[in-house]
Amino acid sequence: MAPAVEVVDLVKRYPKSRSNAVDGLSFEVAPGEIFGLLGPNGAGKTTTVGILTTRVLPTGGSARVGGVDVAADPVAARQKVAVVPQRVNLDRSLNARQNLVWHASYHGVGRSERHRMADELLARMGLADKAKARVDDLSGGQAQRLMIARALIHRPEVLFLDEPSTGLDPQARLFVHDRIEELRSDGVTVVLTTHDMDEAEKLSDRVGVVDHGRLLTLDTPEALIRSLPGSGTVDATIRPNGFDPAALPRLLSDVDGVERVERISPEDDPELRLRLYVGAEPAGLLGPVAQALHERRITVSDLSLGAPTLEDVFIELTGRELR
Ligand SMILES: Nc1ncnc2c1ncn2[C@@H]1O[C@H](COP(=O)(O)OP(=O)(O)OP(=O)(O)O)[C@@H](O)[C@H]1O
Repeated sequence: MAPAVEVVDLVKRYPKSRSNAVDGLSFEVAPGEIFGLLGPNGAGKTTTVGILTTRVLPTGGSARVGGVDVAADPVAARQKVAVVPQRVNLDRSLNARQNLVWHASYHGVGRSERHRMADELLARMGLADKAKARVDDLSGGQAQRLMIARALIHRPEVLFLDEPSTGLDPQARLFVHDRIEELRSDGVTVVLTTHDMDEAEKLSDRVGVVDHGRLLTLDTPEALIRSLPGSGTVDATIRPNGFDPAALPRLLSDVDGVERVERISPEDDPELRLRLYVGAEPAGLLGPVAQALHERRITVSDLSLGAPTLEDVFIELTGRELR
């Protein structure tokens, strides 16, 4: 089966810009897959999604959705995709249900089908009692759910979701996650851009991490986490008591089984939090780590075990520097 999304050597340079926003990006998304597109601010995610949804013209390379080249045949491509943007862009002159029906009609969905689909999607998104509500009277979570319903009404092959749970309360977030997971069984391909690593780890079959318009890595969240040096982590919160903080990573790396040490507290924080990536069973290292610190009269206020997460992978690949 052809990939649902196929990006080959994609390049985008905005006019007057000195560098490429997308710089030779290639990846594929399989039909029915939930794909997480991750990257720091300015990495080129929105530009890539913009190209795939025909809103941005590529400078070079190719991009296909559902087998259709987005630059060569944007009209056909638009029938294949739907976008749920981060900001509410519902039509405020229409009520909730009319927003769905109007969108379906724009995409050529037949009259009875669009009314049937509107009711079905309102129910599925927990909005059956909001059919006649004005857009301005919907909560942020309800508006978000209505935008997902609107995106699905013309039965797109690929759904692009931009930060789907930003600003949602925990219940709404779980609800939206459940609906996204349901799409997998409906065979809808989902491309999810998010800065929420828990969300990406939970929902994505595979994630691609981009930075500076290039793909840094692409794999399942589990494989990426496994690829981190060390199989677990030990977090240590300490007060150096005069011991040179710069010498701490070295001191702790010398403990048998510690593979890498990273400072996770900000530079100006008097309390130091260090994350130790360990190859051995992390629990077995608590004693030796505490001992090494104690011998240098370093106060330990907390020592805890943790498993690495997708966030650790992300930080390892893209660094801690603010963009
Ligand atoms: N319309 C535009 N004109 C000029 N430069 C742009 C335009 N849109 C984006 N850029 C630049 O292209 C680069 C990639 O931006 P893009 O918005 O694609 O990144 P992003 O990964 O989506 O970031 P974020 O996570 O902040 O949404 C950035 O350097 C940005 O400043």
